[in-house]
Amino acid sequence: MFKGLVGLVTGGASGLGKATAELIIKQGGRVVICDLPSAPGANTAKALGENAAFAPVDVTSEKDIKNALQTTVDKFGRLDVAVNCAGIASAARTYNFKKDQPFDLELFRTTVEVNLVGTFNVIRLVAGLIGKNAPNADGQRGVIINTASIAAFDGQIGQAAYAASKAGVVGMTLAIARDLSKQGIRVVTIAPGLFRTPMMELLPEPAIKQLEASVPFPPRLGHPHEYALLVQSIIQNPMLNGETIRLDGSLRMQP
Ligand SMILES: C[C@H](O)CC(=O)SCCNC(=O)CCNC(=O)[C@H](O)C(C)(C)COP(=O)(O)OP(=O)(O)OC[C@H]1O[C@@H](n2cnc3c(N)ncnc32)[C@H](O)[C@@H]1OP(=O)(O)O
Ligand SMILES: NC(=O)c1ccc[n+]([C@@H]2O[C@H](COP(=O)([O-])OP(=O)(O)OC[C@H]3O[C@@H](n4cnc5c(N)ncnc54)[C@H](O)[C@@H]3O)[C@@H](O)[C@H]2O)c1
Repeated sequence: MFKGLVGLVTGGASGLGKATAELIIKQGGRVVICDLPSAPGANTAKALGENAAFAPVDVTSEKDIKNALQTTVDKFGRLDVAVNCAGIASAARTYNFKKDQPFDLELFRTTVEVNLVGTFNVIRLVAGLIGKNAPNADGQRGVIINTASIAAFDGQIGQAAYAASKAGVVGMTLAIARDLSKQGIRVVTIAPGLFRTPMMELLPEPAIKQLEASVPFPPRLGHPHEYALLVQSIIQNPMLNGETIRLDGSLRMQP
């Protein structure tokens, strides 16, 4: 299905990004895993074999992303699909009256910097390489897929920064799709609900159980592979563009 396709996945050393990289390889594609130098990206790529490569990056760094694109060209000669999975969660009340403490502004800045600015940094740079492809019969040169969260719409207590960062990803999706449409690059965002990944496991177990029970159907956390299946569908369907797709078992999070 993806024979000849080259993908780049940020946050590809863990969770949803790792599942996406695994699917691209399984479907015959090649992939560059971009993740922090401290993440097990090299081992992940090694385990996926010669069609996978690792590029250590911080998604907020222009230099790192340009280096990762050079690695992509050196190893695989082109780029067709970029998937932005890199992200961090943060949890704190806007004002903690128990501790008489306002939300830490640096935490707010970092959350937005990684999740929103980092995602945009990757988009604005990968678009240049994807745009060099010859167009297919439909005029398409490639696809960019971003990861928001249902927190963009149903932000819980403590998610002001995280919800803002993900709402920003949702908000910029259509504008970027319009910017890149003439070059035949589609831009789609996925807003996942609850998936069993290391990020989710940061929550206290009572919170995870509460959230899991709140999913109407299926009443469980999603498997990262199920996120990757939506990435596959987006790549395959040329009519998907400029939209955010919730993937959440019809969960609408409570406060
Ligand atoms: C990640 C993906 O994008 C998808 C999602 O968005 S999944 C949704 C993830 N939700 C969150 O991250 C919520 C973040 N919010 C929080 O963690 C907490 O509200 C907070 C830490 C900001 C503040 O919690 P607060 O009640 O003020 O203080 P805290 O003392 O830590 O918690 C009180 C109690 O609630 C529990 N608790 C903490 N966070 C909880 C949560 N999110 N849900 C339910 N219970 C929670 C604590 O275990 C503690 O229980 P205890 O009294 O029995 O020890
Ligand atoms: N797990 C869920 O339930 C869930 C739900 C909604 C949205 N999301 C979003 O999905 C994406 C993937 O989350 P996950 O659950 O797989 O989490 P995860 O923690 O397993 O993976 C996130 C990856 O991003 C990497 N990363 C973090 N900051 C980075 C940076 N500055 N530069 C490069 N890489 C960086 C981490 O090293 C990690 O490998 C995130 O954007 C997250 O907000 C997750």
